[in-house]
Parts: sequence; structure tokens; C-alpha cells
Amino acid sequence: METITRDDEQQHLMVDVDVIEARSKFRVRELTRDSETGVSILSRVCLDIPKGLIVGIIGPSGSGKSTLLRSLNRLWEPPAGTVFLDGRDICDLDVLSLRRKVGMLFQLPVLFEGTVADNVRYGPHLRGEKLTDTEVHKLLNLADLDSSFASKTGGALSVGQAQRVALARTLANEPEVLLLDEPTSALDPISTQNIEDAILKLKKSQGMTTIIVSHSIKQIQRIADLVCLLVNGEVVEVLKPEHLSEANHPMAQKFLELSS
Ligand SMILES: Nc1ncnc2c1ncn2[C@@H]1O[C@H](COP(=O)(O)OP(=O)(O)OP(=O)(O)O)[C@@H](O)[C@H]1O
Repeated sequence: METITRDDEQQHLMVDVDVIEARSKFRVRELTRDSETGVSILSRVCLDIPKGLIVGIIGPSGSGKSTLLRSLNRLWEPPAGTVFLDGRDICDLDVLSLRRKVGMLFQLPVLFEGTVADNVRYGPHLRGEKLTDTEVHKLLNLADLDSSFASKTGGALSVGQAQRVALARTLANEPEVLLLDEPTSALDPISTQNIEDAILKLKKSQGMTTIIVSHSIKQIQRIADLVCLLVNGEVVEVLKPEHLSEANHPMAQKFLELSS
């Protein structure tokens, strides 16, 4: 930046781009392998996840989508100096506080024993905090569930409802980022819509940064601001979902054909 001359408009444009990049919630640089096992699945992945946006990750089976997602909260341990959250190397962060900031939902929800309210209170309870009934209801509402669910047990819920309880439980940790690994692949269309509504509401009301792995291009087109296409562990495209048809990589066209 020191080299910029005031009169050079082009250079000023470059500064703006730098500033936007500096506001990325996540930056991934040259990520290839799990530093614990040494296994290389990704191919020098570089990616910026802008704050407050929903980013969809798509790609063929086995391309490394879950691995990339898991590297963001150290379920897959990235080498130092490859993944940054708000400019800080995530390897320098305490792993539990990282996972509190970066919440994750999986394909199938697993609820703990007890009521829905017990589940939602779980994270705060571990930190010695007790959520009031009103706070529990608010979290359920954020996950698109009404407060009558608080007293139900896991066995009385559909998979879609259980997934929303898992979302409310994650939100109780006040995450700044949500990682969603195919969160609706086991759900019917109505439950899928409920989860998508909840994700969109969270973006609008809380500016939540969300990264979602999905096999459904249509889902990505409905909710994502950006889509990242992964092929053989390599990020081959990052673009707006509405521009997928203009993508150069043949896999992008194949995905579009298969989804139409
Ligand atoms: N711990 C591991 N050790 C070795 N190989 C692994 C490990 N985890 C995943 N892999 C391999 O890495 C590749 C990418 O896996 P990953 O689950 O990230 O892909 P994916 O794109 O999410 O696939 P899918 O869409 O089928 O869920 C696969 O070939 C998988 O078998």
C-alpha cells in the first residue's frame, strides 16, 4: 500500500479490493493437508469468506467439501498459517472458544437426552450460565420453532424439527459463523424450507456468516450470496450463484445440467 500514488486511480481501486479482502471473516491460504495426520485432500486451497454472507460449497462427491468445512473449526487440523478467522491464525486460538465462535451443524441432528430446552441450555450451562425460559424461546424462534417445543423431548420430534433444535442449541453459543454440512439432505421439502428460512433470517437479523455444503444447486441458488466449486480438492470457481452458467469449469455446467 505504501507504493500507491494519489493520482493513480487504478491503484486506488486495488486498495479498495485490499480493504474488502481484509474484511473477510475467514481467509484460507495454501491449505492442503491435515497437520496431525499429514493427509493431503485439498489442493492448495485459497478462499476468502466475506463477513455476513452465505457461501455455498458445491462439488462432486469426494471433492473435499466436508474436509474444507471441517478445517474451519479444526475438526480437520489445518497447518499453522493457513486458516485465519478475523485475521488471526485459528491454530493460535483455543479450540473450544474457536468452536463456540464457529458453530457447526451436520447432516443428521443428534440431540442429547432431556427436553428441547435442556438441549438449548447445554452450551451456556457448560460455561456456568443459565438461560431463562424467555432466552430459550427466543433461540427457538431464531431457529424457526415456536416456544411450545421447549418442553418436548427429542423422541417426539421429526428429523426436521430436531435439526432446528440442533440449530437453536448451536445459536445458544452465540456463534459468529455457522458451518452447515448438508443440513437438509435428510429432510423433506417443507423442513428444508424451514431451515433455509432460518438461515436467511439469521443473516438478516444478526449478520451471520454462513458456509453451507450442499448437493443441491437449487438450494445454493435460493440462499447463497457466493458459490465455491470444489473439484478434486481444488477451488475452481468462486462466483455469484446467478453467474454459474457463465463459469468456465466444465463441472459447473454439468452441475447445472443435472439440477435443471
Ligand atoms: N481422515 C481421512 N483420511 C484419509 N482420507 C480421507 C479422510 N477424510 C476424508 N478422506 C477422503 O478425502 C476425500 C474428500 O472427502 P470429503 O468427505 O471432504 O469429500 P466431500 O466432497 O464432502 O464428499 P461427499 O459429497 O461424498 O460428502 C475423499 O476421497 C475421502 O475418502
